[in-house]
Amino acid sequence: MGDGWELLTRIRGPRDLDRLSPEELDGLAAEIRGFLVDAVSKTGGHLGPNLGVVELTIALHRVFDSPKDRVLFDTGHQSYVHKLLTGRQDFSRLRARGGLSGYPSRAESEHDVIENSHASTVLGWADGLAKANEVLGKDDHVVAVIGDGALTGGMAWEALNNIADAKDRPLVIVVNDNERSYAPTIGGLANHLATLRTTDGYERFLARGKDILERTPVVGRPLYETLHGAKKGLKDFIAPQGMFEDLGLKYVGPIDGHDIEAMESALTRAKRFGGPVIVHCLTEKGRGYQHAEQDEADRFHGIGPIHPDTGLPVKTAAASWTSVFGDEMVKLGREREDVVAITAAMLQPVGLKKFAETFPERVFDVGIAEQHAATSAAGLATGGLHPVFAVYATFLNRAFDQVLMDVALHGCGVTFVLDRAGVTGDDGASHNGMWDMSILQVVPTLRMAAPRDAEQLRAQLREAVQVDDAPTVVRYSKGVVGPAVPAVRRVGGMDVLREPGTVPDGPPGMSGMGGTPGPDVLLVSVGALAPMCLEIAGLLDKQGISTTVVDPRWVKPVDEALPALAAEHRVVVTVEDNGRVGGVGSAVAQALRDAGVDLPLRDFGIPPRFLDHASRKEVMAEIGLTAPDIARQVTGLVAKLDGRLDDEPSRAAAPARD
Ligand SMILES: Cc1ncc(C[n+]2csc(CCOP(=O)(O)OP(=O)(O)O)c2C)c(N)n1
Ligand SMILES: CC(=O)[C@@H](O)[C@H](O)COP(=O)(O)O
Ligand SMILES: [Mg+2]
Repeated sequence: MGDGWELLTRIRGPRDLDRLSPEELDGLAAEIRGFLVDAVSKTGGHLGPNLGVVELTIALHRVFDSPKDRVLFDTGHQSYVHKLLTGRQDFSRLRARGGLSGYPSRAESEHDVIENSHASTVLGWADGLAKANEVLGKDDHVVAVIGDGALTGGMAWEALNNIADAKDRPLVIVVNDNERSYAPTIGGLANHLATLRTTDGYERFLARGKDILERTPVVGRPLYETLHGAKKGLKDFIAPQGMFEDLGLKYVGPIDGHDIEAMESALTRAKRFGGPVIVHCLTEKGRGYQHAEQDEADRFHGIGPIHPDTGLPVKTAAASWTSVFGDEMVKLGREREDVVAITAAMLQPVGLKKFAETFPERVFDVGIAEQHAATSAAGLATGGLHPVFAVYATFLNRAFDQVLMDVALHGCGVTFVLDRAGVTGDDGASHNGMWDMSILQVVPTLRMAAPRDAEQLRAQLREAVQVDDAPTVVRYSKGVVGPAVPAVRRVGGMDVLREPGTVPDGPPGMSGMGGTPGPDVLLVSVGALAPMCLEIAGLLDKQGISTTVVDPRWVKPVDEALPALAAEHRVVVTVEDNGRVGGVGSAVAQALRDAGVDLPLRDFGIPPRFLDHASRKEVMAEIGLTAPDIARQVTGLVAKLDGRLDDEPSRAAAPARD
């Protein structure tokens, strides 16, 4: 660890905090901020959220005794300070293979509990842990940190309903209120928190009143106890009735989340309360780093590597799938007045900023509420509009039932645009978009497209919004959009990208292997993997194996022309950036069976495993989704068919976790 972090290097675990004086604690907070800017500007990561929880996390670990007490974080992107205070201070490979995860990780530390980076789950975890403590008679504490954004998620309110019902079950909820998700948090809850924020006089009044009365002889203490006992009435008088107290939850706050002493005092009171209690703390996302503080978009919520002195990105981003979608949405919006857009608190990350600036009345930010987004889209469609819900693929998982039972069952024309589909890599297991083309396979009437390049994204988005009686899905990868991949010809709704080459020293169309007429392999290339599939075909050519590469464009339903095209070949291979289980390969195999086309088929995709964080390229290599790996497998298969090999080569080695 570099020098300059004299206090931080003394902290090897939470209990080392107990020995620091108030002045040293403030010094530690300053060192942590400097460390975060220095480290995260090199690696990229969630700089803004973590700059906002420095004092909060120090106070948490001074008041509670982790890991005996469970300190839980919602979403977990704001757990860097927690890691620094629990023995993990090498951030040189943050979010990189073999380095620290960007989220809590049980493999890293006994202080970490929730690895799932999907928002709004922490209160469910906390309720379960608190119930377990009660059943087992343990007096350990459970403290859950949830952001104001995550608090807009439905799961949080399902948990609060249960938590509020157990008046004697200790549980501390810290609401980290920085008034933002990425952008300012929306909705009635945000407005209510704002109301509470502006009544901080109550806490100051109480603190000052307690101080005066405790110094008043004889009558002072009893009077304070009476006033404190009448606190509810007092609070009503000073602060509007909080919905948390309406729910039956004790509310403490609002507290300055950057004042360690005030936070410790509030957390200590909450810890002693003996029932569910909310500590509402006010923080600033990006605090202490001016470029983050001045970032209107999202306070440096999630950044790539930057120049620390300017805050400017080290690399300028090339055209992304997201930007292609965003630009096309604006054009669509001009042509179709019925097209409206929905985001779940991620307007800019999903590319809807320009649409929102152009059509402010036709975009709806529902907060971190993907289930509500899907069902409200069914309402919008039924009301005569065509909603486009743009969301990261992994986050649609939680809205599966709404897609099935609200949108599809009612024949609603809703288009789901899934960004970050496929392996994303550095955000870890819960962020890979590897389940959408499996879970959505079972939704009757739903049509799903996977564009291979920018032109196909524009085309397939337009085809999708033409469908007004069923859900449509368009899914694409994270990051820079790939090169244009032209079609050679159209078969049904599919694009042939490459005709089988004439195999060296064999007659045209004759396979070099086994000498049977017709090309050897039909390679079904799904979405953005088209360049890799063309590379595979080139490698197979060198093995004397002739290959047709076809892009189905719409992967659900399987194109009616595919079985007949397959029947011209000896082997079918599918390649997708989605889970193998129940993916496109499975659907193609089923379509061939249904059409009576009995051919060997090998499906290549993501194995049903949780993939540890690493770069996308590293993860794809680990799971064997590379051109050389697949070409080797297919060569072995064809050789086996020709009797030149007893068995096919084994698939790639299993990555970290099953
Ligand atoms: C289900 C789900 N939807 C969207 C996201 C993307 N996301 C990550 S952090 C974040 C904002 C969280 O805001 P808040 O809870 O207030 O935490 P803060 O970043 O302000 O500390 C969002 C929308 C997610 N992680 N999970
Ligand atoms: C924590 C979270 O869910 C998001 O902030 C996530 O990190 C998004 O990552 P990208 O937008 O960089 O894909
Ligand atoms: Mg927030």
